[in-house]
Amino acid sequence: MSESDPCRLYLITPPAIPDLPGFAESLARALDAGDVAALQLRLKDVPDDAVLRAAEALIPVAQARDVAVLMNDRMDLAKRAGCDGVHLGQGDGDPVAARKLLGAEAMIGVTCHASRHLAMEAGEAGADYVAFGAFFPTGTKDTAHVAETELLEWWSDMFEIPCVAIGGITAANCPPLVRAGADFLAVVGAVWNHPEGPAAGIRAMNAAIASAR
Ligand SMILES: Cc1ncc(COP(=O)(O)OP(=O)(O)O)c(N)n1
Ligand SMILES: Cc1nc(C(=O)O)sc1CCOP(=O)(O)O
Ligand SMILES: [Mg+2]
Repeated sequence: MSESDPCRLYLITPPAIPDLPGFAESLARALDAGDVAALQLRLKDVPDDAVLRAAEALIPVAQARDVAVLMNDRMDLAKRAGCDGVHLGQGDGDPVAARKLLGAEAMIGVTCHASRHLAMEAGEAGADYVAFGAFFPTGTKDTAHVAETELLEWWSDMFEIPCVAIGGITAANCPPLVRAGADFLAVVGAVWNHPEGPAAGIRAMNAAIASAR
């Protein structure tokens, strides 16, 4: 991920994957439908062995298509599963410890809500990207913070570390985020809940990103 690249899509899995083989197939079709920079494995309230089984099935699908795979929350599982990196929330551990565990090449992202302070702190701790949100209401997660597009403008004017926008992002509402300087748009519902299926969701998001530039 590099700051000078155009805005790209960052796909996050649904919080539960009841049919892993079916989901792996659906993921493959979605990734074949258009550009995706990274995939985050974000399974919630699931035992570690189920997360590792999901990683084992999904990492080859993503990596075969040059899509980096990040584990949500857990640097230890990122290491055990052979992920390309980890996404850390504010309660998920220290980016410095993640770097030590996962190595210099690992991609480490940090949730910064709508806080300039948290983002600067994450940058100083060696984060490869900072994530701001939620930009819009979302049914995927209960969110306690609201981020504004000015935050993306400020961050991208001030710093070279890429920034990710997250929270309720769709093809319809994403153009201002792209124009404000988001390097990545992280989405769950816009893809997995798209009425015509995930591949159509990827196509719609990429078309909206391209037309916003
Ligand atoms: C790219 C990206 N940004 C933010 C989050 C949210 O992380 P966190 O605050 O730890 O919340 P959970 O995802 O763990 O519910 C994210 N996962 N990815
Ligand atoms: C996982 C997550 N984190 C958020 C934050 O604001 O930090 S919002 C969010 C949910 C993203 O899903 P959707 O694209 O369906 O809104
Ligand atoms: Mg987390």
